[in-house]
Amino acid sequence: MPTQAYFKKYPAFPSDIPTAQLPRLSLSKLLDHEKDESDALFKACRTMGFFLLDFEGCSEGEGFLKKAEAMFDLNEEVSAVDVDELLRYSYRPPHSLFGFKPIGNIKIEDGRPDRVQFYNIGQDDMTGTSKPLSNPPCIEARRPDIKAYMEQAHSIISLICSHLDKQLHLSPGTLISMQPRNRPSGTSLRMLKYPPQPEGDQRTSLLGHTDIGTLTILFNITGGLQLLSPGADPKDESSWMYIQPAPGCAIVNLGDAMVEWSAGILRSNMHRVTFAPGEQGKVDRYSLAYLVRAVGDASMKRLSGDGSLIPGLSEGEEENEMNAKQWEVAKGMAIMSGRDNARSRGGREIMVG
Ligand SMILES: O=C(O)CCC(=O)C(=O)O
Ligand SMILES: [Fe+2]
Repeated sequence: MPTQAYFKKYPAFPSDIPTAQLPRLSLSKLLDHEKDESDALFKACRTMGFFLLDFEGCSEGEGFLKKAEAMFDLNEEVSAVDVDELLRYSYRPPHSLFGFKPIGNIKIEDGRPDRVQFYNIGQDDMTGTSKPLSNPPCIEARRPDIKAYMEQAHSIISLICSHLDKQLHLSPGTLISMQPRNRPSGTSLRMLKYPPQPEGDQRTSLLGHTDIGTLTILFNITGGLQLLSPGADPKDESSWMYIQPAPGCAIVNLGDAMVEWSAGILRSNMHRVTFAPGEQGKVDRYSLAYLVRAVGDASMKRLSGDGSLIPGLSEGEEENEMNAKQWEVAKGMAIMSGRDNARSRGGREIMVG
């Protein structure tokens, strides 16, 4: 996550627990369009659907880390606001994706209440794509900084998409054209807070899930985020591996929309948040997720044809005729009613020739 200075504010991640080893890609090499880095990015997006993105070593990256730190400071301010006050700005999915979610209103695997609160700040709200929403004064006061963060985060998403277009043999600009920054979407900057859990009563804080959108840029300082090993059963506790946050890096992951558009070549992996390991479990945990959603009227059809590596429909497969907004609402309702059991998706082999 941000810089060493922010890591120093918290106890260290224990050195003796197993962690998921994620590929570490460099923003600077991706900006330079280095072929090996681009190939490594594609591999990570097909196998784990998760990678670390290292922002150190170039001015764009260092600038983004500074902006991320300002967003962490804002997260602390938002979390300090009285819950009764935050409840005036309630998050009501699947129709309204912006605002505050208090602790305990979503169930975890075993039916008990979750242990996370968050506030979703809408991109359209900050950039003027929609009418301004009302937010707590500490957010209102920082509109220019939040907008600047979103603009740079979106340009990083655009860079990742340009590599994926090339790797999938899509025309340049295809993937980002379905998630532009200046047309209405459910894209948000989510500020999450997880209070320490009582000893002897620890549980999953945020239920295992895949992200519904396209791509997520996630900053963590303390541990707690876990990935399900590819192919494993979510009920098998030993298949969940901690990710160790790394200074200077964000965790990037793909959501289900990328799997849909690529007919399963790209991968969205199950993840969850549990209590932070060791001494880190005794302090508040903050994280920051830029969750990109497709523009509401984007088609969810697979991007096959015109020489792309994405296969057309085979027997028994059906075209997704919904637009992104309809698809997200249908998915959200299926998840909430238990009709869509969360599972990792994608990772289909590429057939050449
Ligand atoms: O807090 C985290 O580290 C992860 C949050 C997450 O997965 C999400 O908001 O979708
Ligand atoms: Fe997530």
